[in-house]
Amino acid sequence: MIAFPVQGTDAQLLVALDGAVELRLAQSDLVAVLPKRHCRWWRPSAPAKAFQVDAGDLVGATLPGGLSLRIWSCPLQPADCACQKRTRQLVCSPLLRCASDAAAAQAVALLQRLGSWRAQAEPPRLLVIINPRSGQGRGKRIYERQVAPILAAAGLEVAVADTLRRGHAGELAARIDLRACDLLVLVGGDGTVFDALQGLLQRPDWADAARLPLCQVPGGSGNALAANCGLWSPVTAAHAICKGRQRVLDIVSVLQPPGRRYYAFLSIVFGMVANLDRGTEHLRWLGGARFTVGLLQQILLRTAFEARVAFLPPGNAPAGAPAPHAISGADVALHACSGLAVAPLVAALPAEGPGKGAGLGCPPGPPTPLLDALGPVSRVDPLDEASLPPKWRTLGPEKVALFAACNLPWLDFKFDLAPEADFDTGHLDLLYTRVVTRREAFEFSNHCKRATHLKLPMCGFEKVAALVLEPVSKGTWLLLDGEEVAYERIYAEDAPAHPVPQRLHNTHEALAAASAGLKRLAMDHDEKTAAVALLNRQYEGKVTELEKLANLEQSVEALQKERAGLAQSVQRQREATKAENSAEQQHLNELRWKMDADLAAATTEQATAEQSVRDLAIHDDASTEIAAMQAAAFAQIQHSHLERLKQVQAREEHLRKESLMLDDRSRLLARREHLLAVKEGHIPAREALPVLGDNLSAAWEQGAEGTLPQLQVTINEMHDNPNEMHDNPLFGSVGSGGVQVGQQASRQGTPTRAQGSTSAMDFMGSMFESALVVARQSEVAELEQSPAIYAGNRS
Ligand SMILES: Nc1ncnc2c1ncn2[C@@H]1O[C@H](COP(=O)(O)OP(=O)(O)OP(=O)(O)O)[C@@H](O)[C@H]1O
Repeated sequence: MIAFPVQGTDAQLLVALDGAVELRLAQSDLVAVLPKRHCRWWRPSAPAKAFQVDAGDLVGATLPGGLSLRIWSCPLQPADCACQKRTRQLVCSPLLRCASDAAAAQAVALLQRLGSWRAQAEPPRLLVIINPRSGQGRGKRIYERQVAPILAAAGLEVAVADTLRRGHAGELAARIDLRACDLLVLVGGDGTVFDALQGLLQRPDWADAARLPLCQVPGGSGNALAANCGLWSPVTAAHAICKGRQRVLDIVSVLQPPGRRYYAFLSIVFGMVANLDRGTEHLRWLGGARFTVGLLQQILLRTAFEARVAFLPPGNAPAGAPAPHAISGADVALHACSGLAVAPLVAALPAEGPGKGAGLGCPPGPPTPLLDALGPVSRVDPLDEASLPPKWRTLGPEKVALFAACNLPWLDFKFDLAPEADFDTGHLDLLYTRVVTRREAFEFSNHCKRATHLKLPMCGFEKVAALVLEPVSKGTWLLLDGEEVAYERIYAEDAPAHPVPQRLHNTHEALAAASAGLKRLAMDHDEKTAAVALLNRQYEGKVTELEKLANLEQSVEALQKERAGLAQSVQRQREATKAENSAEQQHLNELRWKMDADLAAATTEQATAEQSVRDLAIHDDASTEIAAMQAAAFAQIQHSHLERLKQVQAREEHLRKESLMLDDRSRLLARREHLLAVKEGHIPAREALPVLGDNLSAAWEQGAEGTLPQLQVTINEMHDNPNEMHDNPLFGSVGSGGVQVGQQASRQGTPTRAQGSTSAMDFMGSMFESALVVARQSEVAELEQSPAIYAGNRS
């Protein structure tokens, strides 16, 4: 990609080698990108408003004011149906604001170069001839409104001339400076083209003039050349002019001896077709519709016309005649697919020697070898094959309704009369019909719309390289390209076209070639750069390898040393391992021997154990008897043990009882000792009271009435210390005992001190004394009854 920085701004234009263009217009909010296939620009602030233009539609750019740039394109209009002829419409972009004048100029130049056929540095120069009388007289307005803006946007250099009279276009063409004109544009009908063609090919330098490309902008009634080029509208034609695509076109040399010579690009018609064209001149205001009216008129009239016709089929050209130029596949594809970007190139045979045709007494011009072969005019009779050279044929005196020898298929935008004709076939398509009924005529007309009329039986069809036509009937015209010529015999020969001249090569092809060259250069450069880079890499790789080799050598030495050390180490290890192995082997042998001995011992032991097992099995019955005996002994022992246990338990019971008896005796002994202590006065009366209290009841129960007086003594002593009596908590029980003693004494009439006492205390004291006495006596009696025990305790 080549970048063209724009001065003073950050805008830049980028042109890719393959024709892609990226246009960045900085400082504005617009960016335009033109890749190879299409041009696109948008506003980042409003991305929804995006525009896109196909590179094939782009025609150029203009600077309407200041730094504002406008891009022009001619996109194809969508077709409502497949049969609709698609035209182009002029579309311009929004204003794109450039950062500077330089950026604007550069952008415009870039876009114009991309959009038009401006392969060369200098802009193409155009001569535009406008016929103001063509069609409905709108040629001038068509050019100014629809064509001029596009040519201006494409940056083409244009010179404009209007025709002033009939044949004026030819006069202008005859004066064209071929070195100052790159393209002849004819705004008008086929008559204008015919006029210009005559002017070009009647020039002395007709050979150079024949190489001047021309383009018809449809401004007339029929516009057959534009129709055959697919230029269905003035804008479409203007777009084709900008793109500059060309095709070569056969030119028919038409001789009318003596002295007249014409050049036709379209057709030679006679009869019905001539009448519907020429006979509707008064309907010119209808435009192309006048031909429809004329056709209806001719069908209704059913006029028959007589003519004498001789022709030479193609392929029978004499030796030495140039072969027809073959149609290239690209051209066919272009014509068939787009059909909209074709501008014809008028080419003729090269100017070798003086122009032929002189033999027929006509002005010099492109050679006509087939006609020259006819010989003197006086000898030729179109109805007499004998007067004609070999291979010439005649059509006979048959009357025909339609007669047309067509060099191109379309006679106007609607009438495809010769569907098999083409630009550079080197022959004419001759069609003729016998006189038909009106119904057949309508049928023929309908078939013509579908281009299937050639199959109709009424239609005769021949391909002719040369033709002699001698009109016989009156009431019709002889027309060349719709222009009337003298109603006389004509000699016509299709002059095969030559390839496109080198100086007028197609711009796109030139661009493509240049791009391809640049690409090749870039590729070469890239390849060389890649090769250098590869060499550098290889060199670096070699250096690296050398360094690696050096390192490897050092490594090898170190490795060898290490290897030697390792070998010694391995040897030592091997010897050590060998010694270890022998020791280990010795150890293993010992182990094995030991294991063998152990095994033998284990075997012996096992045999012994087996023998023991066998012995044990033998003594098993004796063991059972022993166990029974042991069980019996155990039962006996258990029985004796139980007996012993019973004895022990009885002894324990006896001992427990003895212990209880000892406890009782101890208690009795303690009580006796206490009583003795009390009696002997070692213990105060009040400390003896608890014991006395316990004994009072027992004494009373024994009924020892004799002790009452002694008890009375004690109570009297206690009476002397009444405070102690009242403080003693056992006084109550003593008292109750005393009460019972007193009550019993009272009942028995025993005189007690209590009888004389008036207080209860006195009475109870008396009772207590009595009880104490009784208890003492009881004790004494007890002592006397068990002298052994007391004696034992005392001892
Ligand atoms: N200024 C003019 N005044 C009168 N006639 C002119 C003038 N310029 C050209 N002519 C003639 O006008 C005739 C008609 O022109 P042209 O053929 O271009 O238009 P057309 O007949 O409407 O279209 P078509 O031939 O395609 O049907 C031509 O014969 C031409 O010579």
